[in-house]
Amino acid sequence: MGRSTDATPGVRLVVVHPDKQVLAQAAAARLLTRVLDVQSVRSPVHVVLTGGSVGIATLAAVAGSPLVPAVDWSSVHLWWGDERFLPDGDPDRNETQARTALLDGLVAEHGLPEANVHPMPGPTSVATPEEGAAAYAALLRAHAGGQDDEPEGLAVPAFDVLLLGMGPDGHVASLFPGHDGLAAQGATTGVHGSPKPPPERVSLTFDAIRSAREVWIVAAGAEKAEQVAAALADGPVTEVPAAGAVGQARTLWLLDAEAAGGPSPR
Ligand SMILES: O=C(O)[C@H](O)[C@@H](O)[C@H](O)[C@H](O)COP(=O)(O)O
Repeated sequence: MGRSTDATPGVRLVVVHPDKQVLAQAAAARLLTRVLDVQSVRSPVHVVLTGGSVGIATLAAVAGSPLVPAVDWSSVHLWWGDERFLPDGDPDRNETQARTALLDGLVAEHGLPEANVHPMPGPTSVATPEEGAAAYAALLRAHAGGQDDEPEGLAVPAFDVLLLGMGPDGHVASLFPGHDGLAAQGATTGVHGSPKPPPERVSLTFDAIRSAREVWIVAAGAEKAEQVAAALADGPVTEVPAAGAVGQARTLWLLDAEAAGGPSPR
């Protein structure tokens, strides 16, 4: 059980777990519960996945949960917050890692339609990150239109949960400090010159991220502590992009003790 701090009541919640493994297990339990809760009132459910070690560990923990069969996966749509511009099947694609950790099993055994899995395009199907971004924006547009609280002027589905990892530099999705992508318009952007390899990527924009009902940032490790603190102090988004990742109804920071900058609460 983690320590909770209601930093901004009803808007931002910070939860600290003892270590990365417990964080991933708890994030998985929350995610399954959130999907079940949403499914009890509406359908479909839209979830945005993230790469990164905590994000993928969370998906692996979902795969190991006894609650997996409780979800009606036929009405869950899975999207990505960003993708490395690499060929289909590349082990460094966020999609490939998510499929291995969870999605292949959901499709094979739990009724998740392959058509509900929406990876960001890479060089297998498009020539440039910009083309990939445009194609993904079109796909998002095609799935928008069903919910009352969808963002005006931004043609994306109302994301029920949008998961993000955070880099030690404070980046979220592929929105890096000081980069042009921070100011990109529309739902998606092509990214060049990423400081973290590979240099080319496709990412959701801040507008798309901020349109989500709930944004959950998962982060572990002492190397994240400084930027976690800066983001929670509402530092400038140009320097701490994570500070700009805010959900419409709730922003949830799911941290391990090291990322929270303190000793384990256990
Ligand atoms: O596209 C990427 O390179 C990753 O998705 C990246 O954005 C990751 O989510 C964060 O750097 C957090 O990663 P860790 O959880 O491994 O620290």
